[in-house]
Amino acid sequence: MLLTINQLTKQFGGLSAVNDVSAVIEESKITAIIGPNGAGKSTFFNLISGFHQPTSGRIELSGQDITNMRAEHVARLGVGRTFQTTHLFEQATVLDNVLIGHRLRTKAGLFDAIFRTKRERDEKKKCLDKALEALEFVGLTSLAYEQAHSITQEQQKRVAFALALATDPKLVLLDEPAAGVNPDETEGLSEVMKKMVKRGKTVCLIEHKMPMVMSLADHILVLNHGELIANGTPKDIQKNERVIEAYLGGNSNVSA
Ligand SMILES: Nc1ncnc2c1ncn2[C@@H]1O[C@H](COP(=O)(O)OP(=O)(O)OP(=O)(O)O)[C@@H](O)[C@H]1O
Repeated sequence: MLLTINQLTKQFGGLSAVNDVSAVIEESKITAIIGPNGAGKSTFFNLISGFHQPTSGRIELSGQDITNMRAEHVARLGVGRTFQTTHLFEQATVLDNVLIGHRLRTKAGLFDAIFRTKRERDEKKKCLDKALEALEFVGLTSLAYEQAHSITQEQQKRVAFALALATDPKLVLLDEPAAGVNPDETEGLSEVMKKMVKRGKTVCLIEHKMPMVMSLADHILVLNHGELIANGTPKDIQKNERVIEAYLGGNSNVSA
């Protein structure tokens, strides 16, 4: 297992946003996390990626305990992520946005930057190569020198993917990668996620778009009120009574 989660709980005051969740994320697979609004999906991501510390429970990445590690440390161990909204520097180019993201994750410090040490120059070159490689991977090479404000929502999602890939993660967490894009574009983004898996990555996404989830995911985890209420293949999930009930209660639709 790439990620093993054991009895994970996060309380905010009296509210259990994630409540006693145990699950695994298998290597080289696409796992989707679904559930009605407020189910605890983003909190779950924040716990895995070290942005929140759990109240109790344990998280292991390839057998290593990462439970109380900070986000930078978890990122260095191979977990990349995107957020529900991508804030780009609008007046900068697409390439510069990716470069800035890469630079924030690399080692050269202020001393190196001021004195332009060899390490700084080497890292700069490495960052440029990595950024161009990431842009090519997500299909944005032709837009590298466009201003970020001029690209579409779908292209912004691709930039977010490129940023998440910056640290060469083993596990990529994508928070609503297809929110706000049309069905054709959703298809294109699904292709990029499949390509990530082909290149040896493990993908875990939170998504509300059921047709996309059902056709893309190998495995689905369903959260409701912080609890894991179902866990299985898309087929299992679509006929699961508790899932149908949770979605009907929220006026959402779980069928593809
Ligand atoms: N930092 C926080 N402080 C207090 N309560 C929080 C915090 N973050 C989340 N919550 C609460 O925890 C619960 C789960 O929220 P979370 O954002 O994880 O759900 P979600 O499934 O991602 O929802 P959505 O699909 O709407 O994004 C909600 O009731 C939310 O109000």
